[in-house]
Amino acid sequence: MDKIRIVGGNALSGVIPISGAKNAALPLMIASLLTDETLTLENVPRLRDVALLTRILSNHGVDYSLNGKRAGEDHLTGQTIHLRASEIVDTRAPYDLVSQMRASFWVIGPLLARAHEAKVSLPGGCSIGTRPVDLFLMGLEKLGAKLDIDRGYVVSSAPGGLRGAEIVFPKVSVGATHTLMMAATLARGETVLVNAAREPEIADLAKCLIAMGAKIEGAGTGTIRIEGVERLHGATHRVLPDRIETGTYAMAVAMTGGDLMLEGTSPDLLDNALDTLTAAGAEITPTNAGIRVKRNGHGIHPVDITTEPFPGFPTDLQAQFMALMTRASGTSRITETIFENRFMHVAELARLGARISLDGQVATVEGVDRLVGAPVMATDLRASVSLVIAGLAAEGETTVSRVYHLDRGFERLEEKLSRCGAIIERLGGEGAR
Ligand SMILES: CC(=O)N[C@H]1[C@@H](OP(=O)(O)OP(=O)(O)OC[C@H]2O[C@@H](n3ccc(=O)[nH]c3=O)[C@H](O)[C@@H]2O)O[C@H](CO)[C@@H](O)[C@@H]1O
Ligand SMILES: C=C(OP(=O)(O)O)C(=O)O
Repeated sequence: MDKIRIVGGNALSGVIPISGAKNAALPLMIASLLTDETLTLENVPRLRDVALLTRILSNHGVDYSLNGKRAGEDHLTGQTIHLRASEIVDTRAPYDLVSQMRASFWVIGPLLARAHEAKVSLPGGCSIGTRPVDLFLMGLEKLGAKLDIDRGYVVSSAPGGLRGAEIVFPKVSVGATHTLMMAATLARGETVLVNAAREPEIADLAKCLIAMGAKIEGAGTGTIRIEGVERLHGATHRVLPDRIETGTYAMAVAMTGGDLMLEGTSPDLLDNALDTLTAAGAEITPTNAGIRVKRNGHGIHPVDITTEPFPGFPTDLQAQFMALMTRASGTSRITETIFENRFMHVAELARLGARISLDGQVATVEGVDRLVGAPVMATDLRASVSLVIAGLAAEGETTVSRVYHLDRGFERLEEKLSRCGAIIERLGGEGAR
């Protein structure tokens, strides 16, 4: 199994091209199930989750092809994928595939909308929390689907097709918003999603669905209105930049010191997190090319954060921010409100010398003068990258095992960082044991 070896202590300096967003690419690829014409997605990151989703979609009958980069584009990011579901050949999504990636459950919306039936394995719990699907089921029932849970599968049908309805979410859910928005595009009549998620990836999916002929208003706000249409057609869409990757590299340079240009991304995708980083002592300058992040000379200030749905501080940056706070000149409190078990990096950061205490959903981080490299283990996607960030700032060698978690969501991480002065390499085979 691969490991990542880091020798810490170098400041980061240079340009990092930001990839297309994993959390937009996945629902966008799933949207290909809604039409028999070709959906072309540009700037799709090369990630394990994307590869897995192509397998899941081909099971349903989606033919796909990958194009290389256009001349002149940086080879560190993106690919173009053409997806065509001329016919839905299988409406089942089996356990062995859905259990590997939660977002694959979202196929239930488009399958019900287009094929009027779906049998999709429950995604189950995962390391960051229990993650139930009650909001999806409530919404699909409102759209007229009949649902049954049978031996771990959600068995659903809507023989006469879905029909529009008002769906009020008692809690904000990104996945339920994506799924019901997709389902509603082909339902009869109007659907209104109230207390919808406002993440930029929702607006990006809506933009693509509109290009495919859907009638959607309000995506990116708490109320989304969808007027169902008879059919959708093909389109070409470019995946928006990954705000979590952007925030991760911004925190890395805030941690190591130095000067990074995060190319091709935009500050509006992350304003709360950037304000927090500024408060922590980073200098942030939006430019035409992207976002420049610097920290030279002065130390890292402690800042308290609470994770919240967009536009609040994202849970997907909580672990990385905690890594940064381990070196702050004082004590900070980090409150996780989205997932009940998203603190597994705490024990691993402690191996590097971090001082963190946990009380329920609150971590108290007492900044230390130095971290010292050690072997650590990745436990989930964002926890893994928090260990990389800490390793970059630690003295000596850190090895991160179980890096397959990282490959779910960070495109060519070692290449991007080593181009900017980090000593980081992947050890495979013998070296990784
Ligand atoms: C692929 C993708 O885009 N993943 C993101 C998505 O995950 P995901 O869409 O799974 O996260 P949700 O927004 O649905 O989850 C938010 C909260 O709602 C709860 N919930 C959700 C659905 C439901 O039916 N019932 C229920 O109780 C969850 O357990 C969690 O506590 O948004 C999360 C929150 O920003 C991010 O951390 C993930 O990176
Ligand atoms: C939690 C994440 O992804 P997923 O919802 O696919 O588990 C993430 O991207 O940080």
